[in-house]
Amino acid sequence: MKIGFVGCGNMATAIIGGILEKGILKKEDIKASTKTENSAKKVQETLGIECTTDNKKAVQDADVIFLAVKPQFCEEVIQEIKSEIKSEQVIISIAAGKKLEWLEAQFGAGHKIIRTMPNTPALVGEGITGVCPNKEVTERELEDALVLLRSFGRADTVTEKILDVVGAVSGSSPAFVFMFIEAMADGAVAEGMPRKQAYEFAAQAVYGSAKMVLETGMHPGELKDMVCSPAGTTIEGVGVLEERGMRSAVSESIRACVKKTKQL
Ligand SMILES: NC(=O)C1=CN([C@@H]2O[C@H](COP(=O)(O)OP(=O)(O)OC[C@H]3O[C@@H](n4cnc5c(N)ncnc54)[C@H](OP(=O)(O)O)[C@@H]3O)[C@@H](O)[C@H]2O)C=CC1
Ligand SMILES: O=C(O)[C@@H]1CCC=N1
Repeated sequence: MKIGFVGCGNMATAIIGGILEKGILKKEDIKASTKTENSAKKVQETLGIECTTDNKKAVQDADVIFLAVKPQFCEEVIQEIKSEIKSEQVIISIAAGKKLEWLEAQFGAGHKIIRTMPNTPALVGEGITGVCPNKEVTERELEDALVLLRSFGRADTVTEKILDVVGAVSGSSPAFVFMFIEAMADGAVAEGMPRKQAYEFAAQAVYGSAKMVLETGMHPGELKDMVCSPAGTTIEGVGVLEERGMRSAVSESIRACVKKTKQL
């Protein structure tokens, strides 16, 4: 399989890094394009793949094409490449908010398009991707796409409406989790822990907690209660988080992401 990436910024770099790390494709099987020479050079240096500023070159021989530019640049990029795209090529869009109907209208009728929403933990093989194909994509092609997307984490089909929610709950949320880790480490540093060690302890606690949710199937509230000893230390911290509105801040931030996605 040969893959072409149109746009190779943070998200595409994470996907390519994850695919190469898993070894399912060779560097020669992946091509990419960026807007500027500087970025193309950086991609070549960091990922060791061919990267050009010629978008057509990135898509010409590809079986699968990733549309990986920001939503506001999708239209101009599609107009540039659409004459090169053949109906047997599978187009995977990772652009937030760009609906299948819109993508179909841009590429023209008869193209196989899969709208997806990945996240940057793909870089370490721990991503999760929401997937929604159009009617031109066969079951076999969808299965092949899922195998590719699962090479850098989990992937599952969702309805197109839910894809916008995926964008928030797993696409954007790594940013919130990084803020949470940074804030916990700041607290630990304030209490005397060396910063590097604080990041390691905070990050491992988040990693292990996430694993418990995924692997035990227990309710997050029950897992929280298991940490809170009666008259203990944790319930004091829980009280502060409740007082400062952590739950509503987090859930409202997810809703703000979905709201913005609908405007893209
Ligand atoms: N970042 C994330 O966590 C996630 C992002 N996404 C989606 O991924 C897409 C990319 O986001 P992200 O990687 O964060 O953005 P970046 O800004 O990091 O990357 C954008 C890339 O697009 C390139 N580009 C811009 N204009 C053109 C053009 N005309 N032709 C070719 N390449 C072009 C840029 O090149 P140059 O550097 O030269 O300007 C850059 O390589 C977005 O649609 C976003 O919604 C989805 C899920 C998660
Ligand atoms: O911030 C963004 O727009 C992209 C989409 C999901 C995560 N990052």
